[in-house]
Amino acid sequence: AQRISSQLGSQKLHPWEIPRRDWFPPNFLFGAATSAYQIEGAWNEDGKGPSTWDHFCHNFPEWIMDRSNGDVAADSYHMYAEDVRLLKEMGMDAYRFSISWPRILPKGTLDGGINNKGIEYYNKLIDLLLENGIEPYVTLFHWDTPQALVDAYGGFLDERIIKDYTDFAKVCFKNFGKKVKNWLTFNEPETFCSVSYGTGVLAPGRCSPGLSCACAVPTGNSLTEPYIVAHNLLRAHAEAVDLYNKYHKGADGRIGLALNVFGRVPYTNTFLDQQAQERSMDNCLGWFLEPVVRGDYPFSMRALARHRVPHFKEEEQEKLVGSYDIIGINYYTSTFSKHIDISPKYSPLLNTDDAYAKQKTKGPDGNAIGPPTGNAWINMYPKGLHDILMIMKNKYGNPPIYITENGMGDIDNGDLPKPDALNDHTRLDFIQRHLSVLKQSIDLGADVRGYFAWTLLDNFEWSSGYTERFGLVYVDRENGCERTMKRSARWLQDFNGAAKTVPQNNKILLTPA
Ligand SMILES: OC[C@@H]1[C@@H](O)[C@H](O)[C@@H](O)c2nnnn21
Repeated sequence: AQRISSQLGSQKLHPWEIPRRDWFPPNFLFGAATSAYQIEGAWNEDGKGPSTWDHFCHNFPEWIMDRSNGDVAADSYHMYAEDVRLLKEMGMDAYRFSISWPRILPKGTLDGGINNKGIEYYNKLIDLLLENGIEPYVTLFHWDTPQALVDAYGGFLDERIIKDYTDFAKVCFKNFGKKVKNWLTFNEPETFCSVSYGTGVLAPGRCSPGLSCACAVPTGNSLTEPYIVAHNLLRAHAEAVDLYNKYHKGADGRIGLALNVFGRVPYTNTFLDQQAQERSMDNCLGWFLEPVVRGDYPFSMRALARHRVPHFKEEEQEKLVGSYDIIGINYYTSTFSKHIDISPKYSPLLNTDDAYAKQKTKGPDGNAIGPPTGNAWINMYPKGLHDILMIMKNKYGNPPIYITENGMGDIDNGDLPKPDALNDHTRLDFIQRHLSVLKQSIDLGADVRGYFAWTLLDNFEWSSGYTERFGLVYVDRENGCERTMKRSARWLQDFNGAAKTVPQNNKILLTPA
């Protein structure tokens, strides 16, 4: 793969390469994203029930890098007004956040009772956003399943979750649907299925017994449970969208889901690695996008995982097809995909192994696909975003897209001085290069309508705890979660404050340094 040197990130962009607000249409949305468990804290306050993440962190602290948890997180449950003020100060048009299911339904079910304090919290947040001219984009599920449903019937492993999720969605649509016009049913279903039930790194932390990587709850099955959970999740998505479209959408409501997409590049330009790249895209993006576009899983997935991939009923397929007005794309990085032959010598252990492709950060020349950025799995490769957007345009009908996450994490094992953290030049370079590629992709016809940086605030980074800072805003958890805008936030403030004249259709290309 041709990697132009300027993507190596070592070169800061030339002045004429730095994105300007007028590269994008006046109505293009710039925002920041967060999720409930990662920022709210108040884990058991005002009637909130425990989520699987409360349970996971409290019972398996050894599976979190710094043995931390989201009990306090960034304390946004109490400091949300500060968060809105910061969004306003940055000139953000929109804010993507998620609703904690067990804060609304502490027992997970409708007949378990609605927690009105939870409803009150989100109404206060939404009202304050709207008062400040900031559009709420709400994710219904960002991985924090009510623990009560896991205790009762295994959560997403059981199809009873479909009704309970749809009931939760109904409560949210009824209470917030007149003010919230943009909904995402699920955040990153692929990550949730593969990493919570495959490798078991995320709550509830299930995997097959005896896996070399091990996990907190080795009583699962990394080859079958991810597909079972995916099937229940997709049917829950379809039911919630059907409900929304029938009773809550009105004239201007929109709903969709946010998909994590790794860019995939053939390891070598041989046909075997090109096929490996396509199988890898099916295994990650196609797994959830094809069901909502055409009503079934990718052919390659069925061909390779066969009996482990469940079948939809016809009436389920009818609800699934076209069950989105918008698609969220969460893009961070790409890998090289290297072919693996089907042979007695190789047997998949994880659902992701069903792609028969090895995902590699380094190419055959030994060079990484892009420069490291800080945390382990993000090498900067902006071209991967372009490639994905062209696939969305040319293969999946060019749906309205929002980049619902894009960003990188600074490592902080308690040894990152605050001034260094505030001078987040790597994040600034990362964001600028991805905005530049976004501009190129839009000029080539991709229907992208907004960009949300991940993330507004330094927060609880799942199994990495607080050892990775992804925020535009620094959070000092040793000092009352005091918020301080970093360099990247200041740049976005200037960027957003600039004139929004009609964009020129010029090609802004990253010239090799
Ligand atoms: O790891 C950084 C972020 C997480 O903090 C988000 O919760 C998750 O949606 C995600 N997907 N890819 N990268 N991310």
